[in-house]
Amino acid sequence: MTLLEIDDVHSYYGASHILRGVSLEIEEGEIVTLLGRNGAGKTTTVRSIAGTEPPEVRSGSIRFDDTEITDWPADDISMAGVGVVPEERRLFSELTVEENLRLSAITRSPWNTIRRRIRGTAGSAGTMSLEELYELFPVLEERRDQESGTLSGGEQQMLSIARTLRLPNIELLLLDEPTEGLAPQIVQGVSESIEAIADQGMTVLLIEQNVREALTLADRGYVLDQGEIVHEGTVSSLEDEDLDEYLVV
Ligand SMILES: Nc1ncnc2c1ncn2[C@@H]1O[C@H](COP(=O)(O)OP(=O)(O)OP(=O)(O)O)[C@@H](O)[C@H]1O
Repeated sequence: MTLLEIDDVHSYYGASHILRGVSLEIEEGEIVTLLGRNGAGKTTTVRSIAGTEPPEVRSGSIRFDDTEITDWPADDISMAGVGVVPEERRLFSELTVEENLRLSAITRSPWNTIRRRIRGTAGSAGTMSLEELYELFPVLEERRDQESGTLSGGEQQMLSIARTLRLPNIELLLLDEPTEGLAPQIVQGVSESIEAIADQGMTVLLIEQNVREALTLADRGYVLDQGEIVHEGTVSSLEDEDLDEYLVV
């Protein structure tokens, strides 16, 4: 079943025409990568889908789970099952790892409910429970009482992904350059976590500049350049074709 279907989307920031007819599809259970250099429009694509800091979508359609979500507010899109891990990690740096995880599952509740739940045990309505997440990210369990601002870059990225999975009913995870700025030995750990999440049935759109990271994980990929899809195909086609001018290899 097709989970996400983007058809001929044109997005604008003011007068700037950023996405110029982007179409892509993601089947349930796939890991699909969207590759492209700086400024190609990758983050704009994520924002167009998720409705976070959204550009204006002036034509085209975005369907998730057979429902038209073009121009829906971000909260509604999230409620429908789209989780975003943005490029800049958004953590409460003075709260511990576990407090960040507890908060995430309940941030959409009214304040009095949030207060009650923080005082109680866990807000446990997330896509994954704390226990499931600690199994996927053992390092987060080891550091559960540490302030998140003192975690390493890779650990913060894992926490950022884990927080998104504490939102309810996430079916599609949009990961915007999750390995950016991380040391190579740490990249591997983050990649393994993404793979483990996908193994549990999550559908993933993985935004990357670096081809090597994407190819180890993805089933299929698209290449974006100046707001247009210039190539789509299997992972091996991404390796075979001469796409160097569009990619960081
Ligand atoms: N809020 C905004 N207002 C105006 N222009 C914007 C805005 N956000 C992005 N742009 C422009 O849209 C274009 C695409 O940016 P986008 O962030 O989508 O690229 P990207 O492929 O994600 O790049 P990177 O890999 O550097 O994150 C760029 O030229 C950028 O300057």
